[in-house]
Amino acid sequence: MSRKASENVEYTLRSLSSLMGERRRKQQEPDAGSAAGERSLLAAAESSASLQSAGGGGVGDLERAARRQFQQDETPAFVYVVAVFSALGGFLFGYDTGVVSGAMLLLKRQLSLDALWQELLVSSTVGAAAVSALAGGALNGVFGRRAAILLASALFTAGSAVLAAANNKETLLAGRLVVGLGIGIASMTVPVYIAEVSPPNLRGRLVTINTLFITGGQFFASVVDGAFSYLQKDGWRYMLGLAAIPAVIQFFGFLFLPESPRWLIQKGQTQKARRILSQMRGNQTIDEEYDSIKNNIEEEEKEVGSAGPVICRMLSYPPTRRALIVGCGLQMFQQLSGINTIMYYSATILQMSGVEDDRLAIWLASVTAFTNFIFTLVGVWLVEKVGRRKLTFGSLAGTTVALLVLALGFLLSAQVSPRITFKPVAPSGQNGTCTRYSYCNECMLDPDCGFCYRMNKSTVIDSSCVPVNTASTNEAAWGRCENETKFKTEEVFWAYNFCPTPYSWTALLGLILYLVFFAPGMGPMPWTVNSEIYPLWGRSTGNACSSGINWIFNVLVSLTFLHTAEYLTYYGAFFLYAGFAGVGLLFIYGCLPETKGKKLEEIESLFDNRLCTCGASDSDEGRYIEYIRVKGSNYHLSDNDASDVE
Ligand SMILES: O[C@H]1[C@H](O)[C@@H](O)[C@H](O)[C@@H](O)[C@H]1O
Repeated sequence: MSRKASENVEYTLRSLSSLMGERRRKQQEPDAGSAAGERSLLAAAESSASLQSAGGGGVGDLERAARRQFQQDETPAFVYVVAVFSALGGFLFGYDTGVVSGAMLLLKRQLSLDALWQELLVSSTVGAAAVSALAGGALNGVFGRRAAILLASALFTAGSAVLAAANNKETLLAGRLVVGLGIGIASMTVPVYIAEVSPPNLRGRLVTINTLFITGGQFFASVVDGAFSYLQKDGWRYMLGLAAIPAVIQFFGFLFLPESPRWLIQKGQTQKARRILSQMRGNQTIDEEYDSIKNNIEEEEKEVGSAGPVICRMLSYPPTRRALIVGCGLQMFQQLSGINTIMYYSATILQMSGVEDDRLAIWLASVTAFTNFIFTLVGVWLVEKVGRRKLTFGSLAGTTVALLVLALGFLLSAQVSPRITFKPVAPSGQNGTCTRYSYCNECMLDPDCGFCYRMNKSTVIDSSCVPVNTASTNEAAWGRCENETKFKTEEVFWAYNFCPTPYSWTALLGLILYLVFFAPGMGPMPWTVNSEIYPLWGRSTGNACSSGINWIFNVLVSLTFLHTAEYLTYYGAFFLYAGFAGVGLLFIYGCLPETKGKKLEEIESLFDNRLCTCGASDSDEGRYIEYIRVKGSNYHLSDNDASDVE
């Protein structure tokens, strides 16, 4: 093809993309009809016709070629570097929330922690994360994304150092609070930052990488917990202190990484923003993206104004109010479907499935964390293929089924729960409540008691319910199961938190199904979608609110699980989560729009209509649209791009 001819084709491809973009814009703004729009329509129509008459293969071929060309535009490695460095914040989020369960096993012995202090050390971090996620909105808006990430990594480093060096429970609490503040800021800033620097066709994938790092951090934490559990004295110092390494790497990395160009434009630092944007886009022209961000900010300011607190403006402007409902709803349903109960209690679920050894259960819990991680990777792969909406819906549908399987597994186990046949008399001065229970499942639900039994072939015999040893849940406080080392010779078995049952495999099946379905969609999509759905002026505040909701529900669900199980039993608790997940399905079906492939600046219009119309199919789904600018309507003196049409 001659140079002239190839230029012609290129021009036509751009025009065709413009035609598609214009058609869609027209659908959204029926009476817009600006001069610029008319001109580009004419250009597109003429050149499309000329290409067809020159023997082109029709609009379908052109569309495919346009898409190929768009995809060939190289994304510079720099964007990936920036995404990975930011996602270290996700890794630390996962590591610090995951590592504490293993550390607590050692800590409670070394520092003789009672239940209240154990609960304080675990939930203080999540509580602090909720507070700092909410406050992170203002921080992000005023000082920028980069400063917020730097602050989060400094907090992670300081908190980990305090934890590693702690000599009493009060210092430990202070360290856990500082780490929690870091987690909250990182959890709301990192997805926003990655979304703002990514090109639209990769945005979903790159933001989802952050959740991959969260689950990667949780997996790594479970391995570290397993490895250091053998170091009875001070093993917890390594577990808690190791987080300082990635935190320091992130801090120094971010000293050299740039601010989000979108935030810079908002703050009027346009030259710097252009420079960073072109660094991020490599061989692609940035004028159009730059203009669309800038115009968007100006239009929004005219439409919404800039007076009053952002949250009030967001709530009183219908599109952002709807986006906020969708974003917060997604985060709430993520936690209400019980992911963290599954993560924290996976060892118990595995024990129910017949794994009796404590250490083995800890290692198997890292298999659970690994499954969560690997299937999040499937999500990274699927997000740009099937889109956010289908992925989230499919994932939650599967999660609901898995929760029902889990609930049925626990129900069947409860129905065949072994009867207590032997009631030993408590030694004087010892707690006698446990010996009053008649069935294993009543005994199992009382955190102070455990089930001691013998086996005759596959039948449970000589079973009793006795108090657990407060220093080690591996043995009873008194009686036949008092000494772990004598279990074999005395032919007794000890079950804490579970009952021996022939239906335990259903719980294992439920657990695997749960992670396989939850991890690719419901795990990452609430974070990904939230990073996309708010306009620039409300992005930090929107993400602060939705992340805050995530943390609040995280703490509510995980703190109440044991009580819920006590009142409703295990199967009741899982039926309850399945119910929440079912309501979540209706919510996603009715309210979650598809944001795949759209520019951040285009997404707001998806919330122009009432919420329940979001699910309506979008004709542009799966297409990449590139707009052209028409000189004369929004031409800037600084612009000098050969792609302009005059
Ligand atoms: O997206 C993440 C992920 O799914 C984690 O595994 C979970 O522990 C977090 O709570 C959640 O926000």
